[in-house]
Amino acid sequence: MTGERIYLYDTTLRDGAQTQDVDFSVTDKIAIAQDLDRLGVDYVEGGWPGANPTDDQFFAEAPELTRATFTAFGMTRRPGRSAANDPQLTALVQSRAKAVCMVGKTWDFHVDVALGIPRDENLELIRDSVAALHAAKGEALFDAEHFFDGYKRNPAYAVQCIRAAFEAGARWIVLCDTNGGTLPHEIDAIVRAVIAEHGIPGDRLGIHCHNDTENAVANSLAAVRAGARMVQGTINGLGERCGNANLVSLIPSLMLKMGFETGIKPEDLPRLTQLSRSFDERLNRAPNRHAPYVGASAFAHKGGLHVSAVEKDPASYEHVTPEAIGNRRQIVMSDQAGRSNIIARLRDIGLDIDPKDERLARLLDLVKQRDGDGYAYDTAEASFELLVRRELDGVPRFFELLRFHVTDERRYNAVGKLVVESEAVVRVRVGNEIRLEVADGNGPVHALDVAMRKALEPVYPALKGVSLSDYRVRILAAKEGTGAMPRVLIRSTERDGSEMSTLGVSTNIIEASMEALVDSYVFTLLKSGAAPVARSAG
Ligand SMILES: CC(=O)SCCNC(=O)CCNC(=O)[C@H](O)C(C)(C)COP(=O)(O)OP(=O)(O)OC[C@H]1O[C@@H](n2cnc3c(N)ncnc32)[C@H](O)[C@@H]1OP(=O)(O)O
Ligand SMILES: CC(=O)C(=O)O
Repeated sequence: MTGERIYLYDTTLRDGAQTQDVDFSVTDKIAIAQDLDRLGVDYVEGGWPGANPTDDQFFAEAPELTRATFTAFGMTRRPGRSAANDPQLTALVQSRAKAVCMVGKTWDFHVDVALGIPRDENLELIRDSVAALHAAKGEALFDAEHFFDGYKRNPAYAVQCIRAAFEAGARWIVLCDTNGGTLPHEIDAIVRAVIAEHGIPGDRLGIHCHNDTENAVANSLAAVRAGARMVQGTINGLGERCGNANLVSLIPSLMLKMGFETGIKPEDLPRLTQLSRSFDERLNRAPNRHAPYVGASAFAHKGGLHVSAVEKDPASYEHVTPEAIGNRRQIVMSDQAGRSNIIARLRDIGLDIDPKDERLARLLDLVKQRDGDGYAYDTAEASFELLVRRELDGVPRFFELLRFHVTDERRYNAVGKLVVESEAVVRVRVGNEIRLEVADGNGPVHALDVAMRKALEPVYPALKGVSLSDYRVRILAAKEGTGAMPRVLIRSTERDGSEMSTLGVSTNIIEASMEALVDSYVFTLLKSGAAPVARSAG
């Protein structure tokens, strides 16, 4: 464990903005910069002043960061212009950023083809631009674009380029694997050579990796092991093409495994899970449940052998504790489960059962048999709890769904506009009363949900606090085409933000949806402690 300091440089708002499908607003940028500052990253690269109106406005309204250095991005001066006379460099100087990072060419092929200027002239571009921004801002950084590809083809020229930036006063020379094609052993060898053979000290070297061979994180760690002391990356690995090194994976590896200090206090590391998920939320993306460290499945144990050992000591199947990064452990039920899974899940639910209770074996068989029928309980914890409770101690009969039907209509209205509507009719028994309700909806499931709520909410107001937040259909036997078996997973959200998932399986997608809906109503009523309306005899 080294205790040495690694500097974290976030480029989510610049390279992350180069992700296909991502378009930050100024409001997004302000909120993300503040989140990163609170976490404790050292540099927040805000974007490119002068490149687009969003970045111009963002730099004009730059948030006051308390810990991070707010940094602007740009490129070295254009050929044929002096640094003082280049509008792009002027925008960097005039921006409210405290530091400036400039990208410059270090691969001879790019100088020849992309810039089309003599190689010596490119050295002048780098030298002048870094010197000018160093003088104007106090801190200039140099992103050595394509450094690894350049070094592999023409090491002498690539090193001349970074030396020009170094001698002109760049605080950090950031070695970029721009095309993302370099592998960890090459990064290791080249970074070591830059330090040992070419005399650029590691505490002036950064690394910026792209993920085109899915090695961006491994490459960044390799560079750090070889001596680089600054790491660039983005939240959740956003970035051009396949993305950048994911800081959310890098940070815990650097701090928890390699023993480095960063600007993030160890007690703030548990913010990481929330930061990663709220970032996805902001981008309207479903968080990757399999993301290392922070994904919902990162500490979800499914295999029976795993759960058996985790119950004895979680370290048996966990490389770090979930709490260290603000995540949590989950025990999952499925056909891969053993008795240990069932016991652990029952304990989570609040049902203490003697491990020798013979009902456990029955329950396990039932779960496996239902899994074979398509009921994947590993993502539908509320339906699983209802199944268990029905088997063990019963679930109150809050209502009885007697029948339903749905009609869909597609027509052109009087002004020739296409209208698609659904109408649902439900007949439900609550106590002794039969309630018949009709409702329209923008689709059949919506119409059914509205009709069921019309029937149930007057008697069970607790249902008003829950709304449907996600609806997914998965075809279980695709080869049967439209005759295949769909599984419907419904996620519902309560007023306090907590969520529950229920599922239904049937060859009829509406029936599968209704099964999942009914489970969500029953589960809500069970959790709310609602008293079932009794049915009197006679
Ligand atoms: C590796 C990276 O990710 S670097 C960051 C890449 N990010 C972006 O490009 C996003 C923001 N970019 C933009 O908004 C625009 O490209 C701008 C405003 C910067 C420039 O736009 P334009 O002036 O229309 O130029 P355009 O983008 O077409 O081409 C880039 C020009 O810069 C030149 N150039 C490229 N890199 C450098 C450099 N390091 N130093 C100097 N000039 C450079 C190119 O040769 C090209 O010049 P040319 O027009 O004479 O052929
Ligand atoms: C600077 C940068 O984003 C790159 O070279 O990939």
